[in-house]
Parts: sequence; C-alpha cells; structure tokens
Amino acid sequence: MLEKLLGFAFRGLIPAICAYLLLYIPLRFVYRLYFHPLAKVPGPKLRLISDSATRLHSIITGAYGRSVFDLRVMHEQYGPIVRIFSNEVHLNDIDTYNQIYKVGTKFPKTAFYYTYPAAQYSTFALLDFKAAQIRRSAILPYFSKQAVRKVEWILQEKIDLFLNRVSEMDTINLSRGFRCLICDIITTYSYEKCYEALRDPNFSPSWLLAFEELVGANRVCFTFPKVFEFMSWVFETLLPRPTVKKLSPEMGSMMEFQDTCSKAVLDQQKRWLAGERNITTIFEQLFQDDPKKGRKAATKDELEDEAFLVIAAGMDTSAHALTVAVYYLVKYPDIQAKLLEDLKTVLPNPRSEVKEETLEQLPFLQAVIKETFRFSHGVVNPMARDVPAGGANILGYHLPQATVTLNSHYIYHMNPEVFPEPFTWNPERWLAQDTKEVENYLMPFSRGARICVGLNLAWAELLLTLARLIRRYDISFTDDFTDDNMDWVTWFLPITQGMLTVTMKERTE
Ligand code: HEM
Repeated sequence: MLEKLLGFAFRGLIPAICAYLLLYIPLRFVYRLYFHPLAKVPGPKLRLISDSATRLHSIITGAYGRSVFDLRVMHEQYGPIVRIFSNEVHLNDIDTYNQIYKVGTKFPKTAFYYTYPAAQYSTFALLDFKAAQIRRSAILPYFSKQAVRKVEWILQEKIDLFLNRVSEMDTINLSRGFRCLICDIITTYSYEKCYEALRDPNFSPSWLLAFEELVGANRVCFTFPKVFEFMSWVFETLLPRPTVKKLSPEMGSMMEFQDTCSKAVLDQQKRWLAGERNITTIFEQLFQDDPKKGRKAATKDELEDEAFLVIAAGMDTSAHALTVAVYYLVKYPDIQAKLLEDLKTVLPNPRSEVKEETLEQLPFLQAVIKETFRFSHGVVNPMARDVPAGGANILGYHLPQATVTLNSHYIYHMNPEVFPEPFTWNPERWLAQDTKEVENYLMPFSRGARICVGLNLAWAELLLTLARLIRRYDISFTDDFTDDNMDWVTWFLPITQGMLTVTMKERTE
C-alpha cells in the first residue's frame, strides 16, 4: 500500500516539476518582462527569470560580495533607476533618497531585509513607524551629545587602556584591537558590564574570532531570511548549548556571547525594579511602562535583542571606520603629518589628555573623519524601503505599493561628480568654502526617521581614539601587510579581506 502511494506521489511529482520548470517559470518570466507594473523600468533581464536563483547564484559565485560594485556599474549602464529583482528597484538619485529616508517618511523598512534573528525584537527590526518611534524615543536620550559627554570618562578610560596595551605588543592587529576597544566602551556604556576584551593578550577573545568566522552567514540572512531563521531556531531553541558547541565551536562562542548580553541587561532590570537608581544604562526607560508616551515596559525578548543590537550595530561599524582612518593616515604620511600638527595645538605632549569638545574645534581632524566615513560607508548592503499605499512616482515611473526600493550609500559616497577622483582618500575636500553639496552626499548613518541611534557616540569614539592614538604613536605597517588586506566585500557591513597589522613607536615630542 505504502509502496503504491509513494509510487503515485512520485509519478505525480515529476509532471509537477516539469510543469513548473517548462510552463510556470517561462510564463512568469514573460509576465515580468512585458506585463508587470515594473516592466518598463530598465535593468538586466535575465535576473528576472527567478529571484531565488539569482540570489543563490550570487552567493555561490561570490557575486554577493561584489554586489555593490556591480550595482554602481549597472547605474552607469541603465541610469538612476534599475530593476534588479522582479519587485525591487535600486536607485541612485539624491533627491529621491532624501524623500524616502526623511523624518516623517511613509516608506517603511522592508520586512524581507530586516529579519535578523538575533535582533528580531529590537529597534532595528521594527517596521511600524509608530512602534519604532516609541522605542527609539526611549533610547535616544542616552545617545544625545550631552549624554555622551556625561559618560565621556568611559571612553577616555578605555582608550587609555587601549593605548597602554598596544605599547606591550610587538605587532598589533588593529582591526581586532579597535573592535575590542569599541566592545568594551559599548558594553560599559550600555549595561555596565565591560567585556574586558582589551585585556585579551592578542585582542582575540574567542567570541570575536567567532564573529569573524560567522559574519559570512550574513549573506544567507539577507538573501534567504527564512532559511537563516530556521537554522538559528535549530541552534538556539532545539539544541542544548553543549551540543551546539560540539557541532560548531564558533556558533557556541557566539551564543555564549549573546547569553552574556542577555544576562547583563536582565540583571540590570532586576536591580532597577528593586529600586536601585544609580545605574549606568541606556535601557532604563525600557524597564518601565510610560503611559504618557503609550509605551509598555519592554519584554524579555525585546530587552535581550536590544542588548545584542547595540553591539551588533555599534562595534564593527565604528571599529571599521577607525581601521580605515589609520590605514590611510599611515599610507599617506603627509596627511598624517598635517593632522599631527593640528593635534599638537591641543595635545602638547604625546600622552596629554583632551576632551571631545576641544577636538571638535579642529577642522582637519573633522575632515579626516568625514573622508573616513565616506570610505567606510557604515552599512554597505542597500537600505530597503517599501513603497507605501497608493504607490509612488519615482524618476518617471509609477511604482506600485510594496515595490521594494533600495539605496546604497557606497554609490552616493563614490559619485564622481560630487567627489572628484572619488577613490582617492583626500580629507582636503571637506575643507572647501562651501561643503553643503558634499555633505548632502555623505550618509554613513543613514538619514531621517531611522537614522543611526548611536551616531554621537560613534563620532566621539572616532575623535578621541584617533586624536590620542596618532598623537602618541608613530605607526608603521608590518612587513607582511599589503593593501589587498583592506579590500572588502559586501556582507551587510564592509568586511575586509585581511587585517590591519602595524607596529607602533612612542613619540618623544
Ligand atoms: C561609525 C559607526 C556607525 C555607523 C556608520 C552606523 C550606521 C548605521 C546605519 C547606516 C544605520 C541604519 C541601518 C538601516 O536602516 O538599515 C544604523 C542604525 C542603527 N545604529 Fe548605527 N552606526 C554606527 C554606530 C552605532 C553605535 C555606536 C550604536 C550604538 C551603540 C548604533 C546603534 C544603532 C541602532 C540601534 C540602529 C537602528 C536604528 C533604527 O532602526 O531605528 N550605531 N547605524
């Protein structure tokens, strides 16, 4: 009986597959080419045969890592709007960008691209405007300029430790060192639980190595979110932690790291609910209801995911920007010398201390950081937003509701009309009389309603770390370092192919 049933199912399956491949896919392709509401939008046609196949192909061939470079070429070929999937258009037009990402925008985040499992209950993944605004308003006060100033001592203390630690090392892996520095700042700043990553002998705590190993999984997360969600569910819920550790030590380390974040924030909540108020935390307002703002106290899942998000969102982004800055400052000694002269005006000795507000007065340092942001990009995957109800007229086309619009910061940052010789790292361009136009094309933190929550903290991290590091140390690349190490791929964040490894000598004057 079973055999018969199986035989019947099998015999039914083959024609079904044939019909799907020979009838459904070709007919759908014809529909997408000629009858779909986006049919007139230019773009490469073969990609439209199957979105899933195109996505899979890009992962298998490595094209995913180059996607943002390929998109730049597509815009040169097809113009400011390119249809890159059946229902998705990629844009390269600054006015449209500013409309889509403005405060009060009606274009929500696209669910497909915002289902990162470890942050699914966090601010980052909130699609609803009202819900996102309510949650953001509970966290934002802790990231205002004044709030960052109030806890600047945390940054100074960690930078002191970082600068002392590097003096003990012969060669320094700065890519990792910066991540350790930022991790210790964020964990202390956000929930008083310093991870002491800077005390690791080689700036290589196991969770950091796990982050490096697993970051490639971002490709699956942003192309096949359901598959990634399922895999995460298996690892997180179905398997006991020791089994996970046996199957994949990296995944085990990563999950232990996440557990530590969860524990830190839940401990704080417990103390807060017990009446303790002298707590350094960014989650205070999430521990309680706020009926006036219509906000309920955050659930356990929400707190845990927010705790992980601040590290996921704040660590690699800031650390990568610092890495890029030091790389170019070492590569171009003339620019470094100019910066050093500027720094000496406020840091008379190599070990002098300085406040962030003083560093804000140094135009060349500001210019170095802006040029660094132009090269480090923040997030390099396109930021996805849905066309709202009623559709939208964009660049001469009517896009129906739920069309996915994509914008890549990289493409704006490398616009040759706004930034002549765009691939040359040149801070001088930020010192021109009128920088309004170029500022409009610099958006490492995104813009508007969903602009990065941590941008003031990120600026403070960069100003203080760069100023004190460059003032104190004469830095050289190690012999085995090559420029290829700094080539990067698009795996949501720009991921460099190698590490920035250097030697450092204390300056004497
Ligand atoms: C150089 C450093 C940083 C860069 C370039 C950067 C960039 C960005 C970008 C581009 C987004 C928007 C993502 C999107 O819409 O998909 C974002 C969101 C976010 N960032 Fe940052 N970030 C940096 C540092 C930080 C830091 C230090 C924190 C906090 C500790 C932080 C917390 C967040 C949060 C919570 C969001 C989500 C906001 C929302 O969805 O409403 N970021 N960041």
